[in-house]
Amino acid sequence: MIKVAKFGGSSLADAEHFRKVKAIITADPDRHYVVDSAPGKRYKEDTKVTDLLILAYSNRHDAKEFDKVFKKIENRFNEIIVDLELDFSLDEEFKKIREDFPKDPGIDYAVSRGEYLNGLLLAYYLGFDFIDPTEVIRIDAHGNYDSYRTDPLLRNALSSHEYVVIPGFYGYKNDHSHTIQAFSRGGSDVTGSIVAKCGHANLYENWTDVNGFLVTDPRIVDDPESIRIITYKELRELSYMGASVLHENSIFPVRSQGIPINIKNTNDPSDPGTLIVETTAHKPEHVITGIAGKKGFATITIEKDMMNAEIGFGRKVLQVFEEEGLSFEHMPSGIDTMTIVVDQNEFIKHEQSILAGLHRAVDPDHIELESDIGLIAVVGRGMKDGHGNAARIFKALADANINVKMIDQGSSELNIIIGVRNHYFNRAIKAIYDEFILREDE
Ligand SMILES: Nc1ncnc2c1ncn2[C@@H]1O[C@H](COP(=O)(O)OP(=O)(O)O)[C@@H](O)[C@H]1O
Ligand SMILES: N[C@@H](CC(=O)OP(=O)(O)O)C(=O)O
Repeated sequence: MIKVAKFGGSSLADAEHFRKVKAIITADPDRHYVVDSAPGKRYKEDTKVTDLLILAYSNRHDAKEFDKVFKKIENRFNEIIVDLELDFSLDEEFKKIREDFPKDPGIDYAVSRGEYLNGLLLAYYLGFDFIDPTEVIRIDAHGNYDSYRTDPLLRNALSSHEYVVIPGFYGYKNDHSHTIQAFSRGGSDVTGSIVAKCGHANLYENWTDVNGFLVTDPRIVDDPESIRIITYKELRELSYMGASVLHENSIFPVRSQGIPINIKNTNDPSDPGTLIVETTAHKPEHVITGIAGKKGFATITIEKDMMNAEIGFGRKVLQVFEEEGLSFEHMPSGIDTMTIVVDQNEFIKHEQSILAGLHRAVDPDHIELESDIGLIAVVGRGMKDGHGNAARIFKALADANINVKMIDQGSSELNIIIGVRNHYFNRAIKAIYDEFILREDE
């Protein structure tokens, strides 16, 4: 049996967590491949090493400021080394990075150093081999993993190491330039998934600081229930809509091999956490599996009498967005209205040319813009068997005096998306949680 264990930044933030990680690894000899993140926050107001690296890089030409920030980074690692009483030093590595930064090696090189340094330290502490992901992970310019180039290299490398640490979050660009390319933020989860795929793992364990995937964000609802089993599809909907515990792209590599993901808590290893699977006969504990959401959307509602009879109307509207290079999130429509939901910050950059384009393309009666919209996704494989779920959501929101701006049900009946004003966002999530989780538990 082979397990991949990815430890997030919160699980490697200080020496105390390193000890917990070692106890977890030594408790199960099946844990062959370990993927590390950079040290994360030790307390709420703390700064992640990745964010310190970004700051150091932006100050790379200001020797004094750079030195001030870089010392903080060195201290984070040195404190762990001293606390663990290790006969180990990263000084040579620090020296090289200090020399590299002023030469403009690129932001991807800069952010990758947190995972790299932590990987060296963790490999030493566990007595594991170390593989630098520049040797085995290839990433395209958009931050997507290139399976064609990565898989043979990684498979080959893993087959010659029994126990190994591989830093997450970065690799080389897939263009033979030998430059470092990182995934988007949170991308160590993606590395873990690729290692699980190429290492022919039976299980991908993703270790974090909560008891698995929770029904909703614990920063919005106090102590939400954990989800015991969730399907890849449900998880993808929730991750895409902002449930940040797992990077949205980390599902694809393991999914292609049917490898389950187990989200576990480093601070409570005996808790079963959440199992993420392709399909399951387990009946969900509740009608809904999870609630997630994101703020910062704008809606463009186009009104025109007899719109439904005008062939090609939708295509012409979408073409305007396409020509501006803007993707849309949702498109609920009525008989004489069509609403396009877009990322507000992106939309603002193109606002006037899109409005002009829409007038030219479809000659609408009226266009209405709304901004500061939050989208909330209510997701659950159990929803398609029941009825009245949308009504329950509406009633819960109405009882909490929240005005619903938009509703869109995916054709898979796996999700219902609700749009509310940003300032109602947290209250709306709480109201839906109370209705579907707390009331069902009563
Ligand atoms: N639905 C959710 N379930 C669990 N955690 C969530 C959820 N939504 C948001 N989170 C947040 O995600 C955090 C874990 O993700 P992250 O900070 O990336 O951890 P790590 O440092 O282990 O990679 C949790 O501490 C929690 O605050
Ligand atoms: N350290 C990187 C990559 C990562 O995946 O981190 P974490 O596992 O702590 O979310 C980041 O902060 O984005």
